Amino acid sequence: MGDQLSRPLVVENVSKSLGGKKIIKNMSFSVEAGKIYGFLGPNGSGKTTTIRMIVSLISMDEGDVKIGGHSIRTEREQALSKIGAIVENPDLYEYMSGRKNLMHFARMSKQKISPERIQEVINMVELDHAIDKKVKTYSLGMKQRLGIALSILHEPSILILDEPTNGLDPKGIRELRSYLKDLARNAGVAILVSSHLLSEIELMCDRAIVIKAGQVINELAVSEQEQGDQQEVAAVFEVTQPKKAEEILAQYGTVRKDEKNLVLEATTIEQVPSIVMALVKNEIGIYHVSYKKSLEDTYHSLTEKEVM
Ligand SMILES: Nc1ncnc2c1ncn2[C@@H]1O[C@H](COP(=O)(O)OP(=O)(O)OP(=O)(O)O)[C@@H](O)[C@H]1O
Repeated sequence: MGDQLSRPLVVENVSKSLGGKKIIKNMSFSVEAGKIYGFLGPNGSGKTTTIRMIVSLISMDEGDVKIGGHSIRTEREQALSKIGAIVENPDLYEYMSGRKNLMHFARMSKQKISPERIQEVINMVELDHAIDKKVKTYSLGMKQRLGIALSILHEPSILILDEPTNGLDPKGIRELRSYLKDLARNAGVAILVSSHLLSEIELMCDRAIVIKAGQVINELAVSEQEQGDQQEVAAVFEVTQPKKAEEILAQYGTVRKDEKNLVLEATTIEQVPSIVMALVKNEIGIYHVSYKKSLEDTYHSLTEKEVM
């Protein structure tokens, strides 16, 4: 049970074919309570299809999704009671106030939602100043906050947002992060945010699940708080004897060639001085060492191949 509470969403070996083509291939990942996850992948990599299966809008061919420990296949209602999601644009009543929209959704909900809970979500998404104004007067960012307020009314343990930053500027994205962060930290909600833009995920998330062609290819820390002293980087070495250097670097992790440089994937900055020492001891000269953030490196290596 402990694991189910700390991992409110678990995706297990999910596969799906559409139009005779396998779109999602044995996909597995899980998210931890209180953290914001980016679900990052190029256009067409399968983010929306995966999310649609998680929220039970479409069926899966194989595998399962557990929400709060409940299977979406066999305990659909219990599982869905723990999810909040905005997959398409939320249906807001433009001519009603934000509060009236919330009250309407509360009445429609299968769970009982108290007036206190309505006020609580208004405060969470920082809409108190405008909640009695008509929704048609709201900015895009405010509408989006109201959409999030609606989707968390029933106190879900996981909130899923499909491309929530569409149309938002960097300031709007940072603001979105700020209240998603409060929601994650204060209410312990796990949040999964899909995007095809690395920059958005970097601004918003603690961790990223990177997908390509319907498969998870990496899961890693994004925010500095998450990384702490162990910031994961790819270290780029320009050296005098690349062949010999490659053998030495290989003792520390996966090495890849990038033109005349050697790239050591997934190392930490703390580890680099001892690696430099090992190279020098083996009489290898070093022209230059630099770092790339692991996420940037992972994502660029896959989108470059994809796009070109
Ligand atoms: N109903 C369908 N029939 C056939 N193929 C489909 C169908 N729906 C989606 N696909 C294909 O599945 C793949 C994944 O689509 P999906 O929308 O899940 O990707 P995505 O990562 O969300 O991309 P985007 O960021 O462009 O929305 C694409 O190649 C798409 O063309």
